[in-house]
Amino acid sequence: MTVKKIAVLTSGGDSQGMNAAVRSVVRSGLYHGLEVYGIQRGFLGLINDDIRPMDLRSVGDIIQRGGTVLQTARCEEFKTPEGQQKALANLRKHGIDGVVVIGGDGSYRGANILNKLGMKTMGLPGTIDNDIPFTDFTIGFDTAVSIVVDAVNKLRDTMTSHERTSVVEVMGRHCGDIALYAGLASGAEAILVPEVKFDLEQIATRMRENFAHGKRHSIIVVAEGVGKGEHIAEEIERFGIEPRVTVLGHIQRGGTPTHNDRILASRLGDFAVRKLIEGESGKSCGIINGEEVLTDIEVVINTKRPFNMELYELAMRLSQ
Ligand SMILES: Nc1ncnc2c1ncn2[C@@H]1O[C@H](COP(=O)(O)OP(=O)(O)O)[C@@H](O)[C@H]1O
Ligand SMILES: O=P(O)(O)OC[C@H]1O[C@](O)(COP(=O)(O)O)[C@@H](O)[C@@H]1O
Ligand SMILES: [Mg+2]
Repeated sequence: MTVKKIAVLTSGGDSQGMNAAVRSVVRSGLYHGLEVYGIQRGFLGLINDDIRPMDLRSVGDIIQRGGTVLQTARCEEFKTPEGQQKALANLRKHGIDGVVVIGGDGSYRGANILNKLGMKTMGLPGTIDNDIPFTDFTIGFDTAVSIVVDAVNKLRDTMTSHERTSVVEVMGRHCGDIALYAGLASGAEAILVPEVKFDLEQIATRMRENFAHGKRHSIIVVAEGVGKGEHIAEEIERFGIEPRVTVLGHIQRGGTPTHNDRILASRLGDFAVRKLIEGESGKSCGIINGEEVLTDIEVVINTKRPFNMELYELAMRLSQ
């Protein structure tokens, strides 16, 4: 049986491009003759019945905005069977027969539960972390990386003037992708990620040699999954480097999405709707090598995203 009334929610940490994804789900659903609802504040809104009909105009003027007009939440109650039953009852009350969950790995676990409870559910990877496998990129990652690269450009100016080392702490929870991509794109001398072992003494020695051979700055990008930038700076000081620390924090999660994120979000939102109409459920929508790819959410949440060692080694070779 195909769906007639679908709902969309955004959950977990917000990410740039979530609005473009919501717009795509809503307008694609309406285009195909469905009724479309918006759920406010993720799974919390499902439990609290914060659900409203969406029309073409309700998603106007948002493609270029960061954040999410549907707002988001981290909702502990949805992890309990009672919370899940409340959520399901509210969906049934509105006659909703399909849900699109836009969020990260945690939200995917919630989507998996909705699917198991008999609700047709699709997952869209919306997180700056890029920690969801079976898609080349998650919605928001490209923008977050651009923000980090822009920040490192600025830091590099002042580090060069003073011949200093900068430690830049970036987000990514347990995933080093923001550090890796931003590190490569900004020419960082060291990229510390949870996926690769590192030796701070070796790094400090290389930096001292670099300075001795005429380099005028050093950039160390640290993924938060490795530890606090402040702590890395304290450790490295023991080896004769005196770095300055910058924690980029939530700056990385705001601002206008890049065209890459807007296009990814627009494609994935439309893909999710088409697949729901075809009767699919419990699937994650991704884009791999330019092609739409559907994967069981169950498989996605039980697979660790592979780390791109080739890019890491390239970054290290080029930052001599
Ligand atoms: N194991 C789980 N079972 C049910 N719901 C979950 C589970 N894990 C996470 N969620 C829901 O997804 C929300 C977002 O997860 P979180 O990990 O905070 O962010 P993200 O989806 O961005 O990774 C949680 O607050 C909770 O409501
Ligand atoms: O929003 P909070 O609670 O400050 O959490 C910060 C975390 O959220 C993120 O920005 C995004 O992670 P999620 O997509 O898993 O929510 C992480 O990079 C970071 O560790
Ligand atoms: Mg997450």
